[in-house]
Parts: sequence; C-alpha cells; structure tokens
Amino acid sequence: MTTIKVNDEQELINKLASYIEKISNDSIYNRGKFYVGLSGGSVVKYLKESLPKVDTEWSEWVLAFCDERVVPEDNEDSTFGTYKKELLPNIPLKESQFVTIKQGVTAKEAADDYTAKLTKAFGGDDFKFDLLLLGMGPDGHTCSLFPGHPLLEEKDLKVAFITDSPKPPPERITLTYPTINNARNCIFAISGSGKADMIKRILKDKEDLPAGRVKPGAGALYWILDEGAATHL
Ligand SMILES: O=C1O[C@H](COP(=O)(O)O)[C@@H](O)[C@H](O)[C@H]1O
Repeated sequence: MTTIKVNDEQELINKLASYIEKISNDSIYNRGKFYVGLSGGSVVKYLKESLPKVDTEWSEWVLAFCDERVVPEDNEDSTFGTYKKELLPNIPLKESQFVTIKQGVTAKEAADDYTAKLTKAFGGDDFKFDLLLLGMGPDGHTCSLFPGHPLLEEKDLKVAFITDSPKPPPERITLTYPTINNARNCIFAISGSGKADMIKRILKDKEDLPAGRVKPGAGALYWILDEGAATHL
C-alpha cells in the first residue's frame, strides 16, 4: 500500500489525474482497453476536475460502477445519473461506454443483470478491473459495504445487492471483496479533516473496517490524502 500525502484538494485532483492517466495508458497499451470502476459521492466531484486533465484514448475506456443505488437514473441519488450530468458534457466519453444497472427492477434483478453485463464486458467471469476509484464514508464504508454487514463476508458473488443500507437509499448493488481485491489498482482519494479520524483508525490503528479490507491481492493500493485527511497519520 502506498500513502500519498498532498497539501490540499487541488493537489489531490492533480495527483489523481496523473495516476489515472498513467494507469489508463498502461492498460490500453498492454491490453487494448481500460476497465475502470467508479464510485459515487465525493469521487464524482474529484473526477469532474481530474478527468479533463487526463491525456488518454477515451474511446478505449469501459466504465462500470463500484456500487450503484437502485433508483431511477433521473433521481439525484443515482450515481450514473450524476456522472451523466456532471461528467459527460465535459469529457469525450459516450454513454454506451458505461456498464449501467437496469432500471425498474428489484435490487436482486439489478445485481443479476449487472453481473451478466460485466461478464459480457470482461469476456468472462473474471472481473479484473484495471482501476477502482474508491470513496470512503465517515463510518469507514466503501462501495456499499458497511461496517458489520454480512456482505463483508461474501466470498462467492462478484456483485451483490443490499436492501438494508444504513445510508439511504437502502437498495443498492455493490462489487464484493472477491471483485474489489481482484483489481489491478485501487485508489482512495480523500480530502478534508472530516474523515481524518476514520483514516487513522484504518491506516494507523488497523481497525477492521470495510475500507481497510481493500487489499488487492496482486494489485496496487493507493490512498491519496490531503493535509486535512492525513491530520492524524
Ligand atoms: O454511498 C456512498 O458513499 C461512499 C462514500 O461517499 P462520500 O461522499 O463520503 O465520498 C461512496 O464511495 C459510494 O460510492 C456511495 O454509494
């Protein structure tokens, strides 16, 4: 694991852009495509600023979601809906490059459908993302994997659904650890002192919390933190 400390949010955005540029270009050079998993929440805000700085072959990107809320796309809680509004107007990516969740079905059906779509996108059931862009909530959750939830122990499913998320909305789908920890690269990008205590509990005190379970077996893990987020390290 590599911890990268930067001074402020602007430097975090620049650093994130340089990692995304390098990883995307290496992936495209070596394998022809770049498979990236997106998170919601503050990650959207950082990517809105970072991605316009990235020099890459946008047409080779395949974008999926680390987790998604089971809500209509035009609902403000929809992560894809937010990317569509915030990102697509400024980046030469097409909507068809996104692996999205099915609309108007139950959480279980959405998870099954998303699994089938990922199987098609990856050409098999080994979902090996080149990069997962991860966020962490103040309670230490990542994706839709929450502290104490049974899904933390999921060993078989690559994608799971949850109908009792402690953070609204309750119905979501999420990548599970077998998929997350199969990734080639995982990046947490966090700014501000609001999550500094949780970052200390995970990175320094090594408490067993969801974001701390991200340990890609054969991949690289980066925590990019600004001064506020790294206050207690
Ligand atoms: O609900 C969610 O929360 C986490 C963390 O969000 P943040 O705004 O605190 O960064 C996010 O990574 C996840 O994708 C989302 O569904």
